[in-house]
Amino acid sequence: MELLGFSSAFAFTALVFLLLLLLKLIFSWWVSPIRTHMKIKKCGFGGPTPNFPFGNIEEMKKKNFVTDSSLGSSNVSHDIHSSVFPYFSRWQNSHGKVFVYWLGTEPFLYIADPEFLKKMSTEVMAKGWGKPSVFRNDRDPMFGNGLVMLEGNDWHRHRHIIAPALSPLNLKAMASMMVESTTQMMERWAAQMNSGHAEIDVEREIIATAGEIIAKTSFGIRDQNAREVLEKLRALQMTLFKTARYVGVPFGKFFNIKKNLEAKKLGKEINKLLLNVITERKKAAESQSKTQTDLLGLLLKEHHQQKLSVRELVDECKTFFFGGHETTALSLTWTLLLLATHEDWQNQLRDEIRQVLGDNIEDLDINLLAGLKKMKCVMNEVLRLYPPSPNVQRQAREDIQVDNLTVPNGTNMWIDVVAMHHDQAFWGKEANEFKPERFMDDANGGCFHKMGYLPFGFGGRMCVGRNLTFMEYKIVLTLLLSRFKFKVAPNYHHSPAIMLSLRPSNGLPLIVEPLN
Ligand code: HEM
Repeated sequence: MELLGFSSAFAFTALVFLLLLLLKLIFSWWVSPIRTHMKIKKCGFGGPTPNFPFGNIEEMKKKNFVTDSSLGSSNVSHDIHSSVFPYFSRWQNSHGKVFVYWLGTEPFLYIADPEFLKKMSTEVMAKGWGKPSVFRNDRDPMFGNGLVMLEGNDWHRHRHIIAPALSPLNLKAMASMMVESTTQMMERWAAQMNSGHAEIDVEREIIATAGEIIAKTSFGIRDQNAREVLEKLRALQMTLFKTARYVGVPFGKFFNIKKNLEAKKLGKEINKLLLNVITERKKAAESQSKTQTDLLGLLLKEHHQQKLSVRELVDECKTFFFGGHETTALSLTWTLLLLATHEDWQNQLRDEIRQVLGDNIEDLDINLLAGLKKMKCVMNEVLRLYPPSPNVQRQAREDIQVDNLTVPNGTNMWIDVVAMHHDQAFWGKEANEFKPERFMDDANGGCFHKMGYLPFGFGGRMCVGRNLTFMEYKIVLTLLLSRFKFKVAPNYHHSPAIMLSLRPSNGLPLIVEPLN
C-alpha cells in the first residue's frame, strides 16, 4: 500500500513537473516571441512576416539567384550584395534599410542605415552592448567565452588584458616570423612553377600561411601542433557554417544533431590541444623565470596575477587562433584577385615598394612600412568591396531610443556591412568599382556618412587585432609583389559566399609568374 502511495505521489510530481516544463516552453517559444513581435511592431519597425517556429529561416534558405557577380574570370563584378545576402537584398526593397526579421523565435533588427546606427550607438557604451545569446550558444565550440562573445565587466577585463599585448612594440617583434612564413610559401610556389605549374590556389595557400603566422606569433607554437589546431578549426567552421542551420528554432539543435555533436567534439579536441600548449608554456615560464612576449606569454603573465582563469585562457587562445588568421588571409586573398584584374595597380604598388623600401626587400625595415600609402588605400578599398567580416552583431541590454522609435531590451541586431559598403547612396555611382584612390585623401574613402565604412566594426568594441592585420598585410603583400606577378586563372569562377567570413566559394586560382 505504502509502495502504491509512493508511486502515485511520484507520478503526480512528475506530471506537475512536465506540465510546468511545457508551460515554460510554450511561454518562451510562443507567448514571449509573440509579445516581442507586438512590441517591435508597436515601436514602428516593419519586416517580413515570420512563421512559427522557423521565423523567416525558410525564405533565407532558398537558393541564391544567379547575379552578375557569379561570372567567369573575364568579368568580375563587385556588385555582390544581392548574391551573398539575397534575402536581405529582397527585404530591403520592400522594408527599407532598418527592419525586423526572425531566426526561429528570435527577433533580429536588420540595420543597413549608418545614420540609424550612429544615433543608436551614441546611446550605448561599449560595455553596455550584448552579443546575441542565440549565437553565443551556437558558436560556443568555436569561440567559447572569448573576447568576441563576452559582455559587461568580463568583456572589459579581457579587453584590458588583451589590447596591450597587441601594442605596436609587441607587434614589431612578430615581423620576422611573418617574413619567415611568407618566404617559405613563396619558395613552395617557385618550386611549383619550376615544375611547370603556374596555377596556384592562392586562397588555400595564404590561409595556411596566415594560420602558421598566428600560431608562431601569438602562441609560439610551430609545425604539427599548430597544424592540428588549424585543421580542427577549419573542420569546425565547415561543420557550423557551410550549410544553413536552424539557429533560434525551438529544438533546432536536434534538426542537425549529427553536425552539432561533431562541432561539440571538435570544440573539445581543440580545447584539449590548447590546454596542453598552455600547460607546457606555464611550466617553461616557471622554470625559465622569463616571460615570452607573444600574446600567450603576456596573457599567462596576467594569469599569474589571477586575472584570467585557465578556461578563459583556452577560450581566448581559440578566439585568436581563428580570428587572428582567417580575416587577414581573406583580405590578402581578395587583394590578389583585385590586383590580378587591375594590372595597373599591381605596377603602381611595385613602384611604391621600390620608392619606399628600396630594392633590398630581404632586409625589410618594418619602420618604413607606414610609408606605403597606396598599399593602405588598396587595402581599405578591398575591405570595402569584400569585407571579410560581412556583418557586425549586437544585442540590446536595455531599451534604446532612436528618435521616436524604441529598440526593445533583448533585441538582437544584425548590421549589414556588405550592404553599407556597396550602397550608392553613400558611395556614389561608382560604389561597385575598384577605386583605391578614393581613400587617398580621406580615411573614410569619401563615404557620405562617417559610419558607412565599418570593416573593423565600431565604437569601443572595434576589432582589437587591426594593427596586427595592417602589419601582416603590408609585409606579405610587399614580399609577394616584389617577386611575382598575378593573373586570374581561366577557370576562376567569381562567387563570393558567406561562411561566417566572406570568401571565394571555389578558392582563388591565379596564374603566378616570376617577375623578370
Ligand atoms: C582584415 C582583418 C580583420 C577584420 C576585417 C576584422 C574584423 C572584425 C570585426 C568586424 C569585429 C567586430 C567589431 C564589433 O563588434 O564592432 C572584430 C572584432 C574582433 N577581432 Fe577582428 N578583424 C580582423 C583581424 C583580426 C585579427 C588579426 C585579430 C587577432 C589578432 C582579431 C581579433 C578580434 C577580436 C578578439 C575581436 C573582438 C573584439 C571585442 O569584441 O572587443 N581580428 N574584428
